[in-house]
Amino acid sequence: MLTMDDIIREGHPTLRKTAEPVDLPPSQEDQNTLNDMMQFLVHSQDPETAEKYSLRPGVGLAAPQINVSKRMLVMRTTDQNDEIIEYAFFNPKIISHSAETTYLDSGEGCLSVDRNVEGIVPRYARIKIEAYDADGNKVVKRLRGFLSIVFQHELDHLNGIMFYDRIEGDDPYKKPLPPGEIIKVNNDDG
Ligand SMILES: COc1ccccc1NC(=O)N[C@H](C(=O)N(CC(=O)NO)CC1CCCC1)C(C)(C)C
Ligand SMILES: [Zn+2]
Repeated sequence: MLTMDDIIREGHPTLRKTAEPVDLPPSQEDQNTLNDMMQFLVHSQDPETAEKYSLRPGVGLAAPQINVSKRMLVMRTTDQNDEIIEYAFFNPKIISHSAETTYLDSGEGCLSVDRNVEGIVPRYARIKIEAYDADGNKVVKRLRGFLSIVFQHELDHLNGIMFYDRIEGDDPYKKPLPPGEIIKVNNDDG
């Protein structure tokens, strides 16, 4: 089973690489990896197992975080009806998104980051995604809310992006402008 020891931490070069697409239909090895990743989330959400192995309560994991530079990610969380939602995807991508952005008031953390980083992490409020499920079947879904944020956080890991890369350095708590706001651009020739 995967434990925190299998999760690489910031500073490890794999976290800054762009992960390679997975050949489809997926190999048995890639299917096993995706399953191991989902089981990590299941274990991390079970109080006894999480305590026994000191697992942080995970809602998402991307393959580069276990030093597998492949375009695979898993998510496990509850939706607005408190139903458990599990997504295990190969080659996920955002095919369209809202202009509107959203963010977690409490900011974000990461299984690969052992420190608190303050600040707003702007994310698209609603996204339409395309991916291939554990059996290699194409899926198209629309995500919003926390699910949308988790997906975008995990997709960033496939592109070598950490959540704090998206925090505005000069003003970490700067709230993103709502769409349609006039943004003044100085195109002075200076
Ligand atoms: C069961 O646990 C919960 C229940 C209800 C709300 C939140 C959580 N848990 C989390 O947000 N967990 C975070 C998480 O798994 N991630 C995933 C990650 O690091 N992926 O690479 C960070 C989250 C920040 C925003 C989206 C994912 C950590 C970094 C705090 C472990
Ligand atoms: Zn992360």
